[in-house]
Amino acid sequence: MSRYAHPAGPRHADVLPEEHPPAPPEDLHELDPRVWPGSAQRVDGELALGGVGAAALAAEYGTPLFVLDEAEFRRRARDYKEAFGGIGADVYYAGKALLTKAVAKWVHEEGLKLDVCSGGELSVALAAGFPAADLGMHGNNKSEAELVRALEAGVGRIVVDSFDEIDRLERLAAERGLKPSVLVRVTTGVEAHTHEFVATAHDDQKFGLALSTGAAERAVRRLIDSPHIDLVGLHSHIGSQIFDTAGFEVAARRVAEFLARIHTELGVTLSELDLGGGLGIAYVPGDAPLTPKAIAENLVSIVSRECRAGGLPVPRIAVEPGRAIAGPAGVTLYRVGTVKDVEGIRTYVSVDGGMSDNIRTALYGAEYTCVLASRVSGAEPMLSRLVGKHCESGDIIVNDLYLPGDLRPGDLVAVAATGAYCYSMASNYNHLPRPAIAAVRDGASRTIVRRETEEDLLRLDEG
Ligand SMILES: Cc1ncc(COP(=O)(O)O)c(C=O)c1O
Ligand SMILES: N[C@@H](CCCC[NH3+])C(=O)O
Repeated sequence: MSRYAHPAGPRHADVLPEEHPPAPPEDLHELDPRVWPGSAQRVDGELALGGVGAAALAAEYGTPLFVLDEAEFRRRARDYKEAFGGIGADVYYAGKALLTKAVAKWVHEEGLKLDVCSGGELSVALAAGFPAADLGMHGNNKSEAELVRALEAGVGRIVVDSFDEIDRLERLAAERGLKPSVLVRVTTGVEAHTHEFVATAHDDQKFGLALSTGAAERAVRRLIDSPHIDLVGLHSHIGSQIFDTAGFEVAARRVAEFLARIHTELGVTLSELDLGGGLGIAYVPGDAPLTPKAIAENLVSIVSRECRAGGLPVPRIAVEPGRAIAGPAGVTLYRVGTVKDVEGIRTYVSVDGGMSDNIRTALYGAEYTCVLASRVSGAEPMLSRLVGKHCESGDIIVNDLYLPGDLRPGDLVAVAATGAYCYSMASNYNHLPRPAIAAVRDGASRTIVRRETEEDLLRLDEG
């Protein structure tokens, strides 16, 4: 299962837990629909995405290449919009998962709002023409410049995360004669069942203001009294890549109870409740993600029940899915460079990217599914590890997998479900230029982000 395979904390490739190798799949070339985008298919043996063959994509754009299935992205956005919009809730796509101008346009066209969490993400959204009123702005340390940009652009919601930020925002709003709409990010003390690095609602971490210590209540009181800030609601996000509803339910109950308490004790009715993102996706066939519909019904019934019990109107709910929309729409194509058999152990297959385009395996012990993309082969399965070209032994993309035994340099391999938190967390480690992103749809492809060049890398170097 691809919840996170390894405990938190630094680890070295040599001490990766040596599990028994999983049994090889019956069909090494299968494209499991739980993991691959809807358009993925084999055409004469070759992987095609959005109707475009892997070899043609690699020839046109080079490798490594992020291929984004536009129809899959839009379908997922629409599924959220239908599930939550149908019950009067707002859906903010979390741009941190993947944000480009094209992506922002798709999000807007599908009727979603957009969550940004830095000045850079805000710039991309505004450059794409995204209506500022439909933006939500996050961040545990928004700079003065970022807050000014958000205020001047007219960002619809700012989610405040600290008392320092409240002071800063109040001053900046007062100076400009503005009154921004604000939500308070509340930490509910929920221990989400996910990797420690991506759980965000337990008390001992940097995000939000804790319910348990009274900090959240102090922030609410402070904001209610502010003439320059319009407190409209609360925000809670428990973490990411979550499969069970229990954590969402407890968090929803706790924030709804808090809303009710604010209503009775402070006489203020807050009208919005944002329950964040975090829904997991299938990275490997055994994963069983929740559907947007199931989670929507659950959350709304909990919030409605708590609010009715507290005698207050049900607030407008919002959610912020990122991974669940972008993740399964992306596939990374790599070119195999070397195939090295470490006798008696496994075969190391090195490709032309690695931890600079997918840090998630090294960072969280994330699991991925990978297939030979350029052809099919009748060769016996070979226990492999898909690794990158970085100067780092932990530069692993897929830890344990079976590939055909005749895999050779020049073959293309494809890694599924890389649409979220791969390009957006990419780096230039070892001065590797970041890959292009090509969008595919109905048999055609186009560049939505071009490949970096070495000139791009040198442009910032003043010598
Ligand atoms: C505040 C907030 N909202 C939304 C998200 C999106 O999460 P996910 O991509 O897991 O849906 C995150 C990331 O974890 C987040 O921190
Ligand atoms: N970047 C993480 C998730 C954290 C999301 C932001 N709070 C991942 O790849 O799973």
